[in-house]
Amino acid sequence: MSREREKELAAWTAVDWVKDGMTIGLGSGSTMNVFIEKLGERVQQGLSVEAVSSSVKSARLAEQHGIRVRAMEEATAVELAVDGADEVTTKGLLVKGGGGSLLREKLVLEAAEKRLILIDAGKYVQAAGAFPLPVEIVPFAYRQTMERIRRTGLEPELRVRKDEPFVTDNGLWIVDCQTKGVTVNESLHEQLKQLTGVVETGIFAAMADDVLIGKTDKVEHLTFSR
Ligand SMILES: O=C(CO)[C@H](O)[C@H](O)COP(=O)(O)O
Repeated sequence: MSREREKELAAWTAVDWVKDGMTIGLGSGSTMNVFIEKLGERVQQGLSVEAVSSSVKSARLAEQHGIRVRAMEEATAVELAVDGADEVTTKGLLVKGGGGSLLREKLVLEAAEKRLILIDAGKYVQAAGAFPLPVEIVPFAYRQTMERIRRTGLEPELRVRKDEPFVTDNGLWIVDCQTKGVTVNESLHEQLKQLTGVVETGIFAAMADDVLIGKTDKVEHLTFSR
């Protein structure tokens, strides 16, 4: 079964978690695109929800599918945040940011009462590190910031699209870091956050309450305590 099909299965199952009257936090990425489209169908059928979004892209898609999107600052409560991930470890640590929306994704997940993460089976790992760790940095003095990151043992590479640095919704840049054996955990996150020029990392510790893993013939549900 393809990864796309596994993502689809997880996303379709997740839509059943959405109840009338909820404000839903929308993550970003291809899995979330499926979720948003499916949620839009439910809204067309009469489900009443509002959303806040972790990216301009997800907000646009949601609006195209008839889902009302509010500014994050206006939301008084986010009952359920749904998002994808690039890696989920057996201990519930997430690596995110493959789509470049990590900072807003973290803000939305942190604001939510319940956090549901959707992945395909290949992303469930014993330990994180195979996926290059995204780190959002300030463009100014980026070479010096990258050098500071390099001193932690990581190997950062500036994310480039169409020969230009990839620019996040926050006007910042992303470096993707080969982990080269460095353990990806909360203490690496804290170490990176102390570096001037680093705004956020793709390490999300204790931010998944529930994970739905799309598999060949079923969706596996894991629960983690914060
Ligand atoms: O963190 C993310 C974007 O910043 C995504 O959730 C992550 O990259 C997974 O994406 P996809 O569902 O396309 O595999």
